[in-house]
Amino acid sequence: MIEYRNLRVALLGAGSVGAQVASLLLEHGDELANRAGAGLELVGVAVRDLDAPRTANIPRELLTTDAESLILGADIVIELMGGLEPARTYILQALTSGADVITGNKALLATHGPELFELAEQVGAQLYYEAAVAGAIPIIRPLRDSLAGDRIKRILGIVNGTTNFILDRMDTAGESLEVALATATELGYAEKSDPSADIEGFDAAQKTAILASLAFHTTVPLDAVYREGITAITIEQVDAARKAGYVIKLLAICERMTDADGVEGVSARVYPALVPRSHPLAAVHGAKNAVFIEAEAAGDLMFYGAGAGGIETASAVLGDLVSAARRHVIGGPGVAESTHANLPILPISRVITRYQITLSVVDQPGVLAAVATLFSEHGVSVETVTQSVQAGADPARPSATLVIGTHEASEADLAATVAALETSQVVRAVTSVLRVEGS
Ligand SMILES: NC(=O)C1=CN([C@@H]2O[C@H](COP(=O)(O)OP(=O)(O)OC[C@H]3O[C@@H](n4cnc5c(N)ncnc54)[C@H](O)[C@@H]3O)[C@@H](O)[C@H]2O)C=CC1
Ligand SMILES: N[C@@H](CC=O)C(=O)O
Ligand code: NA
Repeated sequence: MIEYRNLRVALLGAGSVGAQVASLLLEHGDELANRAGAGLELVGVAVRDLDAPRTANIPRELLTTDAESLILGADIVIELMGGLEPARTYILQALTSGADVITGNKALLATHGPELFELAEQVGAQLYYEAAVAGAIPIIRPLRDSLAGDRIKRILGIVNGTTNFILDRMDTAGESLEVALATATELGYAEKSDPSADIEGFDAAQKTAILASLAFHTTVPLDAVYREGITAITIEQVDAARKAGYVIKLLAICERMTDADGVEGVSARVYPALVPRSHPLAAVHGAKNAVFIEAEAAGDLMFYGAGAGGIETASAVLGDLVSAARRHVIGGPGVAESTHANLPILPISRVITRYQITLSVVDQPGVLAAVATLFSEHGVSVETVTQSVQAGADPARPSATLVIGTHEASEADLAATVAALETSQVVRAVTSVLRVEGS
């Protein structure tokens, strides 16, 4: 048995992920010590309630409600409490005391990341956060290290398990959003305190801010991420998408792009979009996550796996723990986050993509031409038109459904086109507007 120097590890929070981290660390400690080249001694677990039930057994003598004393005596602090405060204060205290910090807290990183990374750099400590995006899937380290020599063009990610589960159930089982959300909550995918974090796209937006900052070496603040959730998606849209060869996915999109005025910048956005069934992301079912990266030299890469779950996410945390311990053994300063590129963040109105618009129109001669004119007047080029005629209740006022696919157009031009369609005499209703991504 090799004798290693012991590193003191403090764990803050013993919920779904924290309890599994404690249990795996206690069970596999010797194995991890051999990999890290240092002993990993769990010196304490800060909890709110010493007697609360947990998903894994943690020896009672390790539990404490005094997080601050625990932090002060640690070489490595693992924060798995979630929320902004006191997590932010505890991480600042840990870094100030010289400890490396590991966290899965995407809300905190997306909101206060620059402050935390700046302090880590000042004191020569390291902040690890593999669990914060796409749970168990290695994505932070590949972007930060493996792809550091490449240029990322675009990331399309399914980074929220709850919404992917819901959209998948709507598509494959015809369930309503409400029924599928209840199952996702029961299965423990949805955020316990507030499922709107999932279905309104807040969780995905936090992860998008983190991914875009890393991919484009630029600080992308959370409020610069455009966000739409899935609450307006109807079963009719899901069915129509299937018939047209698409599937609707809530996508996290990080893109380096040049807008119509030639301004080069970064777009970070979250919305439900039509993805062709032939795209690898269309095959991501249930609560699974996947991150599809288009890089200049490496080409297309896809990272797939469990984006949520206690033990799955604990795997990412323990990977960070081994990395942190190795750095303690080897020594040297922490690596700073690279934000040197300092690119402007483009607003949603500057984004250029493709769209599919569904209209209910009056079925009479000249309607198609009138609709096509509205598109061209606003600079949006039509690629495909599909028409179907409905019998309707009133034979004197027949209706038709037009599904119009566009070439690439800017959000601003598309919005102006939709506004014009909504007031047109020949259009009864604009029933669906969806972006098309991944083709
Ligand atoms: N559960 C998942 O699948 C994933 C979670 N994460 C992130 O990991 C972190 C932890 O998530 P979960 O374990 O799911 O949350 P959880 O809600 O199950 O656990 C958090 C625990 O921290 C405790 N806690 C809160 N404030 C505390 C305080 N001041 N002092 C001591 N204990 C405190 C709570 O009592 C609770 O037991 C969050 O930041 C979450 O966003 C990231 C990826 C996936
Ligand atoms: N609620 C989140 C959990 C992981 O981050 C999700 O559904 O993906
Ligand atoms: Na991850």
